[in-house]
Amino acid sequence: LNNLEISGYSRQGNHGKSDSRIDHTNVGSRTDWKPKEIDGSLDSASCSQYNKSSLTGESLFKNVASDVKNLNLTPISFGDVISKKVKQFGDKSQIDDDHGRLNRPVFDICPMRVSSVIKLKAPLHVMNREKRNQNKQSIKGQNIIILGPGMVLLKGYISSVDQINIVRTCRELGISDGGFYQPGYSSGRKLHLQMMCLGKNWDPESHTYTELRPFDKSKPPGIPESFHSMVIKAMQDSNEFIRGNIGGFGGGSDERKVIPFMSPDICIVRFYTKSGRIGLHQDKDESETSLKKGLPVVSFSLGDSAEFLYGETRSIDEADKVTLESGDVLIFGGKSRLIYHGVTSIVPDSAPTSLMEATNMRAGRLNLSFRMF
Ligand SMILES: O=C(O)CCC(=O)C(=O)O
Ligand SMILES: [Fe+2]
Repeated sequence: LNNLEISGYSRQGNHGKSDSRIDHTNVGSRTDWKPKEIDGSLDSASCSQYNKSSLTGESLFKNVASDVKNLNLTPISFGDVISKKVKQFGDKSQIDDDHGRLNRPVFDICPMRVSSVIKLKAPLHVMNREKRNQNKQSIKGQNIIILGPGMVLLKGYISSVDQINIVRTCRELGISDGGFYQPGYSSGRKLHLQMMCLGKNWDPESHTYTELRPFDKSKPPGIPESFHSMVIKAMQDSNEFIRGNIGGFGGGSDERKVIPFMSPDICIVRFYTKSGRIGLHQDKDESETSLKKGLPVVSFSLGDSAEFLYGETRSIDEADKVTLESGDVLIFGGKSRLIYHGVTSIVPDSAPTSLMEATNMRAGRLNLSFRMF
């Protein structure tokens, strides 16, 4: 068994606080798992789906309502999704499909540009930072960091053009059937992000994968071929680097560091607004075989940067931190497959201006995490 696996969830580092987060850890008890409230407040450190403020009863619902409002849900603006009818509900829009299935508010990650808004040129320090990042990207192979056995970070791996295409594709998928929604629990609590699944649906409350999304019976769109190839290439490039590195150090063939190969059939797409976050958790809802083989999670970051924590326990204090920037690819498989990980914060205004201008993506971070069931 993987040496990172720790059973149960009242474990070290949790300091008796609530476990309210996207919890991928409790395979044995997933159906009865609910976010807990301690002293009327949710732990925003280890369990960071929710606002830091005390969330109880009415205040919780107000909070959720204001979160939804802050997300500024906008009507579908493209003519190519004409099979949907858009209804206005205050500042929300809802889609009715031709089969009259349950509506969901539409979350558009690239809302229509308002032509009357005058865009100011990005400040000098922002332009300089982007220049530095672009330079990094051009030094091929020099920006691969081995974070642990089976865990690598490919800095600036996704080209600017590919980043734009990924954002545009996610935008289209996100406003269509099976697109973005704000996940929540039956208690009424909502997670601090927007999510959609490709391939199979993953349900954050039951921790299960299904063919259809339970709340609206929509079928998740397939993983686009271009995404699939990028994932395969990222794994190949990582292993080439890992093997080269092992040889270079004369350390023999340390195959433990190599990432097992997979062909992704699931992609969880999340959009974090500036207050978005996700508590430390393990990804372990995939099949036993997949987990046993250590088939990796391959994660793409786009837009604003994220402060990403990872470690062998759920303790925030013991976790290491790395900043995931737009274009970075993080892979954790093999011995690191069950690593605890989470996002503590989104760095405001850190997205490449060129990406934002080309796509009109709203402020925030897009994350795509691929895996194989
Ligand atoms: O946004 C991230 O980088 C982490 C996402 C994640 O943990 C997941 O999709 O399971
Ligand atoms: Fe995860």
